[in-house]
This record gives sequence, C-alpha cells and structure tokens, in this order.
Amino acid sequence: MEYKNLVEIAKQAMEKAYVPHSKFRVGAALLTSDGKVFTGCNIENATFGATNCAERTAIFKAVSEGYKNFEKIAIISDSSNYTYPCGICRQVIIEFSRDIEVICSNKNGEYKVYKITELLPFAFTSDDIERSNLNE
Ligand SMILES: O=c1ccn([C@H]2C[C@H](O)[C@@H](CO)O2)c(=O)[nH]1
Ligand SMILES: [Zn+2]
Repeated sequence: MEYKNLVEIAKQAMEKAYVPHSKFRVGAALLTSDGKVFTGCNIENATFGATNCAERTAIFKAVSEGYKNFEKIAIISDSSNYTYPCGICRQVIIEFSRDIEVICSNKNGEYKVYKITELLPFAFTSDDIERSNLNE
C-alpha cells in the first residue's frame, strides 16, 4: 500500500477522535505485514493522564486481534504542522518493530517518512533487560 493511501485512511480515522479537552484530533493507520490496516484515534479523559493517543489505539487494536508484525504507521492531525508520535508511542511502536516506517503527516496530507530508529535512537528494548539475575 502506498504512503498516501495510508495517510488518507488515517485522516478518516481522525474523524472519530474523542477530544473534548484539547480539541486536537489525531488519526493513525497501521499496516500489518499481512496487508491488513488497523485504525486509531486519540481518546481523551477528564483526568488527562488516562488519554490514549491515536497511534497506541491502532497498535493495541491490532495486537488484541492477534496481529504483531507491522510495516508502516501513518499519523495525521488537523494541524498544519507535521504530527510526530509522542515519546510513549515511539516506545510502544519499537516494541513490535525496529523496521517500521512512521509516516508523519499534516492536515494537507503532505508527509515525511522516518524509520522508528531515527525517531527513537538508543531505545530501551527487551535486549537490554538483564535476565541472568533471574537465576540468582
Ligand atoms: O502523536 C500524537 C500526539 C498527540 N496525540 C493526542 C493526545 C491528546 O489527546 C492530544 C493533545 O496532546 O493529542 C496523539 O494522539 N498523537
Ligand atoms: Zn502518543
């Protein structure tokens, strides 16, 4: 699937955003290696901290349906600036793939493409968990 198609799907998902607090709508579209697309929007909460970003909504939907191999994720908001995933979402994205392409769009549908490792260099991953102490 082409980048612009995934951006268009993310834009449609943005319409579902639940944003009574910030009024900042975000949409995401996640392409799996099987060619399936999962969408997500941001879902806010009165306690703010319980807010879920669009990217994590899409990823959690996919994982909960049994899909864990991802190729691309497109992110869009209704801002004229390019929208980049927040730090928590970068960490969640890299949990599942170090090769995934992250497509950061603006409201006009223009986009820039990055590897997740560019957006989150020196990431902490499962390789960094010291397992030897489990036997101590
Ligand atoms: O990449 C981003 C950045 C922000 N948000 C959401 C969280 C919150 O609802 C609103 C403002 O931060 O935008 C996302 O969903 N994804
Ligand atoms: Zn986020």
